[in-house]
Amino acid sequence: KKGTTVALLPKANPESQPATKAAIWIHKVIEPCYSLVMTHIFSLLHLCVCVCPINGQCVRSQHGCVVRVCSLCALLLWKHSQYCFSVQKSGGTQLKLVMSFPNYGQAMFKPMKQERDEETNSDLYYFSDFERHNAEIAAFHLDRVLGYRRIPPVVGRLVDVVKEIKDVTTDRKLARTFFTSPVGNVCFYGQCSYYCSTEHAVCGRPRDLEASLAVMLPDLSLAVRRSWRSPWRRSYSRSKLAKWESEPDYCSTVTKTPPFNKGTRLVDFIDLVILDFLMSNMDRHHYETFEKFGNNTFLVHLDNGRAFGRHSKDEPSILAPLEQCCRIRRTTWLRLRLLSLPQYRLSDVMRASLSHDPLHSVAPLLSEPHLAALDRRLKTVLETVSRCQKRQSEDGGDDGVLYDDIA
Ligand SMILES: Nc1ncnc2c1ncn2[C@@H]1O[C@H](COP(=O)(O)OP(=O)(O)OP(=O)(O)O)[C@@H](O)[C@H]1O
Ligand SMILES: [Mn+2]
Repeated sequence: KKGTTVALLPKANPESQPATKAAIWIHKVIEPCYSLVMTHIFSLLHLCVCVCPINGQCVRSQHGCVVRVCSLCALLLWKHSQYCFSVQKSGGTQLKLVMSFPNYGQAMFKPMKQERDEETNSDLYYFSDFERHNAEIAAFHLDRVLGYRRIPPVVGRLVDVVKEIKDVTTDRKLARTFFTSPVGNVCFYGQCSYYCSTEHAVCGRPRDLEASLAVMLPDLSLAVRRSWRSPWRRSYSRSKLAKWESEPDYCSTVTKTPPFNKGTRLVDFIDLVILDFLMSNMDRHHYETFEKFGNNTFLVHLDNGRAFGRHSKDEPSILAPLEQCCRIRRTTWLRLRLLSLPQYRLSDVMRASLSHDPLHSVAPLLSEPHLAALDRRLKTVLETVSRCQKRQSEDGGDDGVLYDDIA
């Protein structure tokens, strides 16, 4: 930086006295000041790209981002607004925003698109289903109740779409999609590949909009995540069957293939399958892990917006991995059995847990039929495990169903 500074300043003429004086002056006064100014400009630029992820904690980035610097950055960015600013989240198929808060926190925002008691049209394929804000919230609670804790915290909020989005967004494309509906509600639709049009706009009442806010994981530049394709991924086609739907011995092929041939990957995946079956999420095409921990690590259960779409119907195919592999963690199995007892009934525990969410005061996050479906599906999971155990004991084998993670 110093070199650049010198090059930018006029060269002094050593023969002329005034020029020498000027050179000295430049050398002693201007240059250090200039360098200082430049250094500050550089650090300002740096600090504005530094990442301050969660809990107001500034994480040191490769560029040497420190707390002091980040506070300054925050000050610059939020000086004009006591609220947060939001931009559209790139990637994914439906509208979602990333909101930034004055305490450096960031959250992924998904708006309410469906009433709680509305059931997804059964003629709609899972891949064109809406994402539901209450599904994101309920999934977080369910994941916790099951003892997994693999979904980043999600909370419900009533958001003022004008004050907290339109007025403070730095995303011009998003701002351009705001309009007032014929009955005076403020609506917007953003830009995305599904449901981002005037016909599918999300609207406040007149400005208040229910939404889910999920804590953003640290930026990928700080904590790289790997996305893995699910071996039991659906075909995402209206006519084609996936391999797992037609190959009878599909599980043994999977368990011979890395990373499913070692460690806890299979039982981790089965945990996720059970979560998905309970909330009827058919859209688990991928799952993620933190790269740093290699293959021997937990799974991050992101993207649960298409869960809790239908309560009157269960989807047995979601349980195919459990059915085909007959393997489950002992701790998961014990937890499921506990949650089937009358005093710890899953629906009751979930109702109690969800009542702590701020949106509960607007309406319960899951309607009663959805809570009842949880109990019914839990019974199916336990019956599936029992069937596996019965089959194995008839075959004369040891109990290979339970993966012992207690000893
Ligand atoms: N809490 C989070 N923190 C950081 N990144 C996240 C978080 N939740 C989701 N993501 C990332 O954001 C991307 C899009 O989010 P999400 O999967 O919810 O959108 P989507 O529209 O459902 O995607 P798709 O339609 O492809 O299923 C995902 O690739 C995921 O890696
Ligand atoms: Mn999705």
